[in-house]
Amino acid sequence: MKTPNALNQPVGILTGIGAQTANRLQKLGLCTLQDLIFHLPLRYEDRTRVYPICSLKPGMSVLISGKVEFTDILPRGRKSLICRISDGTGFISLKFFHFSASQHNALKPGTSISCFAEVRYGFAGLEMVHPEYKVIANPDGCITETRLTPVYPLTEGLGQNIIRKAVRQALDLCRQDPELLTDWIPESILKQYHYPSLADAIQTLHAPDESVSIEALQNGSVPALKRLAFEELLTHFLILRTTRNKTKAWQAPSFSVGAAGKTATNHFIRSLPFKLTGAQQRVIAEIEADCRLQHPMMRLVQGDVGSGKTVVSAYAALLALTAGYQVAVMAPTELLAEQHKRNFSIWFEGFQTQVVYLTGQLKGNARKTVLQALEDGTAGIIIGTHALFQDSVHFHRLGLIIIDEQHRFGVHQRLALREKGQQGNIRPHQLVMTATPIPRTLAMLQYSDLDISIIDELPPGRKPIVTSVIPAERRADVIDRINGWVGKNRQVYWVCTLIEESEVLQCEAAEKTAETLTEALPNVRVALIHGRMKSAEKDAVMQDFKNHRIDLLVATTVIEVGVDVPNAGLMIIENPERLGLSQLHQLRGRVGRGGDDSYCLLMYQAPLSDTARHRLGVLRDSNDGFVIAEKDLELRGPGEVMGTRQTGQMHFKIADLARDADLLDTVQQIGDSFFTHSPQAIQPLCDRWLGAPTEYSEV
Ligand SMILES: Nc1ncnc2c1ncn2[C@@H]1O[C@H](COP(=O)(O)OP(=O)(O)OP(=O)(O)O)[C@@H](O)[C@H]1O
Repeated sequence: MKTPNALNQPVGILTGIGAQTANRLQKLGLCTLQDLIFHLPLRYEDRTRVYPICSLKPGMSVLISGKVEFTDILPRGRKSLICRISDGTGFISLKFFHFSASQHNALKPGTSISCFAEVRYGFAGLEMVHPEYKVIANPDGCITETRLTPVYPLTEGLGQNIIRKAVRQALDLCRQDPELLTDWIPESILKQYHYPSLADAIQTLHAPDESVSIEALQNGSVPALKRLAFEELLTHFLILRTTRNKTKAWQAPSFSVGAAGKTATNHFIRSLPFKLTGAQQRVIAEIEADCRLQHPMMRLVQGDVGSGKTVVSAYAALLALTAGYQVAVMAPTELLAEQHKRNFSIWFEGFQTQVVYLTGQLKGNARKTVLQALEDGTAGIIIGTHALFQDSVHFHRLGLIIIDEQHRFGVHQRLALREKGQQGNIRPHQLVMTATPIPRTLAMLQYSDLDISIIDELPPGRKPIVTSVIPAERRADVIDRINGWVGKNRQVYWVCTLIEESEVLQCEAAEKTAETLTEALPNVRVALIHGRMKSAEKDAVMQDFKNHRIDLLVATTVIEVGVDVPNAGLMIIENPERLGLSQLHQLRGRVGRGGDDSYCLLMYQAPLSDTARHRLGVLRDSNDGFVIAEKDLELRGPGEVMGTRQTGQMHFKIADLARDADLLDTVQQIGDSFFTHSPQAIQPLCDRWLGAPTEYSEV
């Protein structure tokens, strides 16, 4: 069986794995011996010692041994076999809901048994329900294990013993031939970080010896686990960096601004109703420098809410247009796409180009016209949602792709998009805009294929949003406050976040709230916007709100990203305790967009847990998206920071970004040096962690 690729052999070659078991293993993604080796235990059971019954507490999973004192069948309700055992220090009941006559016989008084199960509180004190048990010669004859017992993730029809046996065989193979598990992490690094070798790490995690505590294994602090998480994160970093490096070898149109272009960009800047901030100018210069080169720009612009990213992206679009290329602007929601369409149409009014709009909703002739204008080049800018991905969309000369709110699209879509608009060897530039500040360490991993620009300055005159945390019992006061606010000619958002998981229920809740608010506020013009409305309806409502024909807009979280109405200065968010901090910060960023005072009321449903109170306090005390994102990472983990609804997020086999965030700095440092010192390791690492061949390796 020994070949250099022995670990790539199918699991079916192992003793005890027939076709049916192999199929079941496949359901868990376990096709080869290598898959088995990297299929780590979910948790561990301690059968290495026998616990005295007097030391047991509910929740412990332990091994005990003792003598049966009595056995009985309880006839009440569902029949159950109850058996009380004692070890001289105390007693505990064993409960079986399904049992056979022979089982009843075997557990007769005086019999010595050992059993393993979780301890819980029952009707008559501590009990074990359906424990694993063995009849033994005497209470001292209980055989303990020498190592902690691994418990693996399973699927239907697959028992722990089968998988344990299969893993053991694969491990034996590795022990016999240590070269099978090539360690791609250089020894100097293992030494520096006190990491075990790959083979040792794998052995420790499947079969921990007595030097490893069950606690360290469960909380992930054991060096063996850290080492594997490190290798996995490093691989993701390397693959994205490889993609970036490859991009640098591709060709892209150069948008060098000639004399005519300079006139156009000057005209664009002069016609804006404001002066660009220093940060905007700096980022624009970075984009301009990228686009002058002849390989594709891959740049991420991160900026806090309201920092003015849209105009920066419009400037980039102008560079493409003046060089004779088309621009695609992709937004995550129709609402945002519509808003961009309005802004771009205004900004590019005098520029002799057509700005068109494409979403999934656009059908029939209207759609045909848009597609035609794109194909023949009459349309210079197309704005839309995912619909821009479709095969039916053909560009005349696509030179730049702008993606707004990147995290909603995910890494895979980002890579796929790079193929779009490819003409021969020439590929378009890509500019990615995100308003979700991501802690530096996470950004480095998630976006290591991109160069990053940060707009770290708000337009002048912005005042911090005053945020208060108040209980829902003060609803009447809040409604009063709306009256006063509207009396001052300002506008208000009321955001219903009640049922995040269900869009239908969320919309219903918003409808109800709109009804009650309309009744309670007869002099206020109330309107409703939610995700299930038709695009034209939403557009009309947003236009009315923007033009101040509506005073109070009741909304679901659909307004979370991008919506820009500077006169709206008061926002009420219902049930803020249900959302992540970064999402709340995004929502709150809909106010405070002009120079006037603005307020956000976080109206929670009491009682509030300590953590929830702490989280809302963070939001009350800070207006800085980067600070909030760091806290969110600390308190809720990276999924929340980057948005739970994101698609195509990085999935890890072993690493956990919250638990292993401390590794990320090292991953970046070492990752960068890998390209010079260990380039031969990159492909095998990708094969190991991402499966071979990877989609990345072909990019
Ligand atoms: N330099 C500036 N001076 C004054 N106002 C500006 C400036 N830049 C942009 N604005 C205005 O600030 C508001 C916010 O800009 P924009 O919508 O581009 O922000 P954003 O960064 O995309 O925010 P969000 O991520 O919250 O959507 C807009 O009304 C825009 O016209």
